[in-house]
Amino acid sequence: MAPRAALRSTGATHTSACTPAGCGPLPPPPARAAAPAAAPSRARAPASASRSRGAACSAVLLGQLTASLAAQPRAAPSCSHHRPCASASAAAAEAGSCGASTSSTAPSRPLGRWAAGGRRHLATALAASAATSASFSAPGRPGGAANSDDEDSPNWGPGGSGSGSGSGSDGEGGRSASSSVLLTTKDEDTISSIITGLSAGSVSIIRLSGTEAVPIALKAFRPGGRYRLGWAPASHRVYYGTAVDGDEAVLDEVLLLVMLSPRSYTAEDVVEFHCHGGGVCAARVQRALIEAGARPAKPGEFTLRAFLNGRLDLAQAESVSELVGARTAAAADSALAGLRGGVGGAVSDMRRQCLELLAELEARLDFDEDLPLIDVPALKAQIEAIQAGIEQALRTARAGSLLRRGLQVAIVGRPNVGKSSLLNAWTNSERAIVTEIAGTTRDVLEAQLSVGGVPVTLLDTAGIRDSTDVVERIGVERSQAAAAAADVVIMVVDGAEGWTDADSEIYRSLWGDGPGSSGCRVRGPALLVANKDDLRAAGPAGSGATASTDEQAPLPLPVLARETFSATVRTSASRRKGLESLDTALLALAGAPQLADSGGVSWAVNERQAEALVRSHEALMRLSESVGADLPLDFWTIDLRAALLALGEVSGDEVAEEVLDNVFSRFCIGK
Ligand SMILES: Nc1nc2c(ncn2[C@@H]2O[C@H](COP(=O)(O)OP(=O)(O)OP(=O)(O)O)[C@@H](O)[C@H]2O)c(=O)[nH]1
Ligand SMILES: [Mg+2]
Repeated sequence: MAPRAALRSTGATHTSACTPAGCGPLPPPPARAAAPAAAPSRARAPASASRSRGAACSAVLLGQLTASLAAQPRAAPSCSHHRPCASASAAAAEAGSCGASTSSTAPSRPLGRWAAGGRRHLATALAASAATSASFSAPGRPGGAANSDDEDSPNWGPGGSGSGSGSGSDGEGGRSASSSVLLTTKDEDTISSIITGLSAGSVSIIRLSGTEAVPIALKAFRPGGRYRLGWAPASHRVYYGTAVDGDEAVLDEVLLLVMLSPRSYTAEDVVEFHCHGGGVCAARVQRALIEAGARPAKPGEFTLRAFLNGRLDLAQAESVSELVGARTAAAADSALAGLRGGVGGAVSDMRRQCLELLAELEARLDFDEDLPLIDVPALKAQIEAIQAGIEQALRTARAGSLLRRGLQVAIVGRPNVGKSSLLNAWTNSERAIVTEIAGTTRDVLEAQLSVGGVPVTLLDTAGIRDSTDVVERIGVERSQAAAAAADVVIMVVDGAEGWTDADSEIYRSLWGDGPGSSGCRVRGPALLVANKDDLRAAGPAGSGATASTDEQAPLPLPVLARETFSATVRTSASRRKGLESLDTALLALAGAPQLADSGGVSWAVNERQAEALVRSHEALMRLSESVGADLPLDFWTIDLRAALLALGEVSGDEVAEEVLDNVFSRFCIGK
């Protein structure tokens, strides 16, 4: 397998050629257009005039994107990278992505080989790059073979080097502290981590990855049954035995699973200890492995190695993190589609088209007389087709953001209108206390639910009113703060009584003279819920009138309120009526109406990917303008290379070290 990435200098525009069979280096560009620095100055008047149009178009795209993403500034509730997280569900994903199985018929092979090759070379390059703020590009560059000596020396016996000092100091000269998160690790390190978290469960798994994974594992594993001295584990088989420390004290009964390179998640030799759950056994075995020479893995380091070894592209690696952090089935489906190549596949198709165009243009730079003239209309059509693909990918950004981050929704209103009842009905739970006493809820109370696949955190709040009760007053302040911070505010009124003066008071305390006014504290959009709809047309007690079934009947509202609430939904929390309308209204308000119908999307780009896609769209826009203005071919290739570079950032074929640090440092330890 070709290594994923090799070194390039930040800002360089070398690209790699992607074919259906895989990615390889692009033939060196003709000298005339080899690098932007060698190209003519871009400060020509006609070009700059036309470029402003492109910038304007892209600004619209970017503006739409930013607006939709900015609507949800809340941090994703994925696990902190300082804490191990349970990732049992990710095992299936990993198996899917690496093709690992525990088949007892899997061929074993000499241990310690490096079919992936090039990782050591890469890390050396990484260390060398530290002072120059390097970035990566061009999978498959010749340095990938630098590891071939390993092929002939499967030195994995217990006398192995141990390698795990983990000092991480190599090549750090000149590197800032912030950029030393992951990539300054010593390449020879064999890393180890508990990958199932420390919470209660029947099984805890510890994973080792690296050239010394097997010898280190064998220092801490004693096979049971008929296996005796000189025993060596085969790849993709499971062995029963005991884990021991350096004094041969038994730490746990375990299963050992060996997955030799390249048929493993990281494409390195991987060994897993399956211990008893609960944390204590796993912690003791992990300590024994560290003493035997492993280094504790950093957040995301297993997946980083999978990426560097070409097992996953960067978009797939990000999907792994999203899958582990998914809070709804739709979010998991979306991440899974990304892991199975959704984003990366679409982008590599666009890159392939760009590369074909670039080859055409550069051939003409060198052999102009021998080749037919460029078919400009066909070229423009090709550019537009690539742009259309980018726009389509960008349209998934909003849904992706919703699925990943979810929505925080505050329910506010005066006491006794049924806020807590609504939360209970919507979440199908008895989470909140409900009584007929006004002022029952005193504090902000949270409950989770999935609305059309979007993870929603509902906040029930204390009824807002003037009170002399100190506790209630604090509760009211918290209600207002919750409304101010929420992504969406749902104001509940008594649908039988209609809008009252007390509701106007609450409105003024939250929205002032309306959204955007100086007194407005609410930043998100708002819905109005007219609850107790079952009582609406019942009329005065004893009148004999029956409840209206017209959920659409408008609720008379003051003008300001009409302008503030994007929809009014009639509900009866006690009868669990109107909740589907509430789902639909919330999703429409959040900007993902399609989620209400489909229950999810196949894959979606994240913010980082969307930003790179916008840049590549802008570059293609400039290319169209260069073509339209009949500028020299050199200009065209510069723009095309810029588009390629940005597309390469999505897949990780062209990516700065800082970006990798940023992406992988958000992972959990053990992932
Ligand atoms: N008929 C009818 N009664 C309802 C409905 N929803 C809530 N109630 C009743 O209204 C009363 C107040 O309900 P809560 O859910 O506690 O109201 P709240 O807005 O949370 O009140 P506070 O916590 O005091 O702010 C209870 O007696 C509920 O049973 C409804 O849809 N129809
Ligand atoms: Mg309540």
